[in-house]
Amino acid sequence: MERNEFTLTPERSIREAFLEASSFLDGLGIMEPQRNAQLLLEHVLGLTGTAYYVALGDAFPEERRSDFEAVINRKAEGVPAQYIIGEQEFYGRPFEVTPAVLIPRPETELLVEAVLKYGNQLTLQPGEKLTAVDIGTGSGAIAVTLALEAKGLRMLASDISPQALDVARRNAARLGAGVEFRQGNLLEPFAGLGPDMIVSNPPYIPASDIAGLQPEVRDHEPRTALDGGPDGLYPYRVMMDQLPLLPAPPRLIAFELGMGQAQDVADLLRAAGHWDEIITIPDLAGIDRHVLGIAR
Ligand SMILES: C[S@@+](CC[C@H](N)C(=O)[O-])C[C@H]1O[C@@H](n2cnc3c(N)ncnc32)[C@H](O)[C@@H]1O
Repeated sequence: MERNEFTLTPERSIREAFLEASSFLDGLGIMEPQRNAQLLLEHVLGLTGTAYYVALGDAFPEERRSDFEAVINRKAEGVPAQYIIGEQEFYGRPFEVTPAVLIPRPETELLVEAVLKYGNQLTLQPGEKLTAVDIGTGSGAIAVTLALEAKGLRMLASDISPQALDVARRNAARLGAGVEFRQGNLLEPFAGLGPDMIVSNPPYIPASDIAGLQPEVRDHEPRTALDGGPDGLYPYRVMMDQLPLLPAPPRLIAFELGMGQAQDVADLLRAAGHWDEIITIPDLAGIDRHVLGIAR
């Protein structure tokens, strides 16, 4: 069935434009229609924060009409607003996102916090500089944030996808973060390096669950960022198997994972036998989301 296109009624106020767009998206069953309509309206009008609310009673500018209609029609196709706008905030900083990268999620900020906290507890020899690697960096959100938050850290990051690495490189340059990027399969690009810390939010959705994901995720975010093999644990197993590529195992390893995977990932870390302490950290919804291995 043909879907109606969104067309804004002439001579509307900004508030009326918001109401028309959100009810159009709502009628199509788009999730969070009001939040999406506001985000896209702010983007098209170049308004942020209180400026948007102050402008609500103003006339909708005619010269922005076709841009607004176009973004609402893209949203109506289920495209995540972050890809339409081209940006997602992470740890208080704006990251460019394209359909080549996963949209960074708020729970991943907790992974960064955990790495900063436990990384700070690692003992350093005088003059020693810690080295960290972020495996499967996507937009570069984790690596760029760690590089900016932990002064003196040597930060490297990898991805299998050259297109994702292009986005990550642009984010590092734009935000002034010193990150060395390498392309390749999980730990392979770091053979011989010997990092003190490994952090990774790898693809962890079991392949057979992908069809049941929300369409916004399933149809628009990159499959390479989602598919973790038959049980979702494939990348963690491969990383454990690849540890002998490094001169020594890292003193801190920190993984993000999916719902119900914490026990299995903790067991994988325990079986590797390199870390005295295995810590599981829940996200804000109470789901065990991060597993860390620490060698004291
Ligand atoms: C879940 S996304 C995480 C992206 C980013 N680190 C974040 O937290 O927003 C997983 C990333 O791993 C990358 N990836 C998938 N398989 C990989 C592999 N075998 N080696 C390296 N990176 C891989 C994907 O391209 C994707 O960018």
